[in-house]
Amino acid sequence: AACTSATAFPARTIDCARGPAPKQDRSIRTKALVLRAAAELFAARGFRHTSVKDVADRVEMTKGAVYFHYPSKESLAVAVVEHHYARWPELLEEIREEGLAPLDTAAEMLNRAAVAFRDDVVVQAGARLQLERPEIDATLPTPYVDWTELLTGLLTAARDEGRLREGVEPAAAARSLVAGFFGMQHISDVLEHRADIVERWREVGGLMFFALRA
Ligand SMILES: CCC[C@@H]1OCC(CO)=C1C(=O)O
Repeated sequence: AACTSATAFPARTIDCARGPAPKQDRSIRTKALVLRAAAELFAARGFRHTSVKDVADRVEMTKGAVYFHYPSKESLAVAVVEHHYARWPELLEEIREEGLAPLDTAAEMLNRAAVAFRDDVVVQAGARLQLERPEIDATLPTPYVDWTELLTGLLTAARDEGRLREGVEPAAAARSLVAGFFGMQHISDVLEHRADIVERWREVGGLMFFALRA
């Protein structure tokens, strides 16, 4: 019987008996493989020293096949950075299910972000590409602002519950957390390729949340 796949975008009618149209799903899978290969190369070598040919070779495709999915190296960089930022709302949804108090939700978000910066090559590549913005002729998402907004919301909720230290202003505290995390992950990356980022965040984040809690 024909039915509409609830997970596909754009929604399409597929024959549930036969399953999704293999061609489209193959294309989605190929696009994801190309993106991951680009992230691995951008994270390791940076934007300038990565070519579309390098990406194509890594997934054993022709340059033309890569260009079918991503028309330029810049569009690959934009996609990697967009996928970097897409991680955080997903993470917030996961953590919200734990029903933690707002300040603990904020702390857990950043603790899990530290793990993602250590383990997730798309997150690592997005961070490196943001540093290389001046060399990338494309409109990349503005860095830091989404985290600042997310943390401001959580710290405002904490203040309204009387769980934020007296006199702490939520937006200013959110900017401080973002600055602290950004600097910490950069130092860990430069000195240890982020191998010690979880321990370093335990130090920096531990002190900051000690200062923030009522
Ligand atoms: C959570 C701190 C901010 C975060 O750290 C690295 C980085 C990459 O640009 C970030 C961002 O743009 O939000």
